[in-house]
Amino acid sequence: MYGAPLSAGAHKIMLLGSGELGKEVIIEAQRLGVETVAVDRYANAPAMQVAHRSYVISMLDGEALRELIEKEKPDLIVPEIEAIATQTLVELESEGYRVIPTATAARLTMDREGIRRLASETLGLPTARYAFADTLDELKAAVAEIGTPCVIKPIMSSSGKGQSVCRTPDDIETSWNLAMEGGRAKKARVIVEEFIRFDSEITLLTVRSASGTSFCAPIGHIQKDGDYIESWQPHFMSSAQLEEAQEIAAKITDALGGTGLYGVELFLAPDKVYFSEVSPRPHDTGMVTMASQDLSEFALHVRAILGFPVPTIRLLTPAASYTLKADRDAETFRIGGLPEALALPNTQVRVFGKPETKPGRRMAVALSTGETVEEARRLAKEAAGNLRIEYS
Ligand SMILES: Nc1ncnc2c1ncn2[C@@H]1O[C@H](COP(=O)(O)OP(=O)(O)OP(=O)(O)O)[C@@H](O)[C@H]1O
Ligand SMILES: NCC(=O)N[C@@H]1O[C@H](COP(=O)([O-])[O-])[C@@H](O)[C@H]1O
Ligand SMILES: [Mg+2]
Repeated sequence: MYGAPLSAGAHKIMLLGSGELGKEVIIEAQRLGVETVAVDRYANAPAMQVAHRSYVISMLDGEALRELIEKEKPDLIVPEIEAIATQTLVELESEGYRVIPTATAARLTMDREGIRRLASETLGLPTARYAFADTLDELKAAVAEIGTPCVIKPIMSSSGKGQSVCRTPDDIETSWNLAMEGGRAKKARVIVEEFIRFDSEITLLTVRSASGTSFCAPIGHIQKDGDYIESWQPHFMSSAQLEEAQEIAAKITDALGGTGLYGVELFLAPDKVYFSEVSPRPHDTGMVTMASQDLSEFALHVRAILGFPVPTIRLLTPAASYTLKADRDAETFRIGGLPEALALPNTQVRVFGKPETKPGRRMAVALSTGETVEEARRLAKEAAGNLRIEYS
């Protein structure tokens, strides 16, 4: 039982990270009468525009984070990005605060090393071969060990930032420099991964709730430069492959524990299913569920973290999402083409409301349904193609 938002008895969540995914989480939380506080490193972030209150702080600054949490005393702390002072969350959890899904899950998934070692070394899940490096010389040795082509990523980054494919030893220095520029933390550590020649890749949304563990239908997606462009649901898989994928997702989410929705990223190769990484929160490729399912990934996350049951998840129709990205830095711009995009059948658009554009920054997404996945993909792509950013 919750009191009214903004009253003394309100149930309060604090979102750490306030992008497009958090905006939908806040909307779903408000639908259940929850008070919402949004936090990010810049003002007017998407989720801040719909939350009851917001704060701008560096979430990598443990002291600032603690001060804010002690001031607001949220019932639930809900990480929305990786780049957070997770050690502070671990301490706050031991003092009685609740972190979603758990502070340890946030800490392990914050850096690629924590989650990769858990998946591969502790749980024995199949992953690409990997090595870590702290300096250019160590990177040269790591690439020699893994072989080329390989993928080099800062251990703390997301949406492909600082990631590159190293095709020959001549690329190593360029990859190192890209990783140093693109990483979110000050740590100069990178992971080198064997390049997996997969047939397709999926996100398996996995919900841990009062009803136990449930899976959404697999979401297929296409990534460019390490960031997602297009996703669709359902993705066709053989029943043996789906079983393997669900087994991996159950193992990793059981190990991470807590309640909430996880996005388990998997590569589907002819011989096996590889674990790639996992988000302990809604996933960008899962935005398609706003069109495809009765309960979107955001509604599922909110239900689960509030301790409510998730008895069923229904896939209502094939659907697809296609992103609109900016190509330059700008503070004044307009997003146009909505009349054309929305003239298409079975199509919706989400404009995130980010205050600035940056090269590659995701600004909006088109969502379409269809009789088939192919039809939905065609419509979503056409709708996103109609959207445009006019810079001035
Ligand atoms: N070892 C690999 N072999 C082949 N492709 C890879 C490999 N690692 C990553 N990729 C490709 O790059 C994409 C992004 O990689 P990854 O998910 O590790 O980055 P990310 O920055 O965490 O992205 P996000 O935060 O959007 O999930 C993958 O979805 C896949 O398409
Ligand atoms: N792949 C992770 C992902 O999609 N995260 C989403 O992007 C936002 C950051 O966007 P920005 O970099 O444009 O500020 C995050 O806040 C989250 O909503
Ligand atoms: Mg990923």
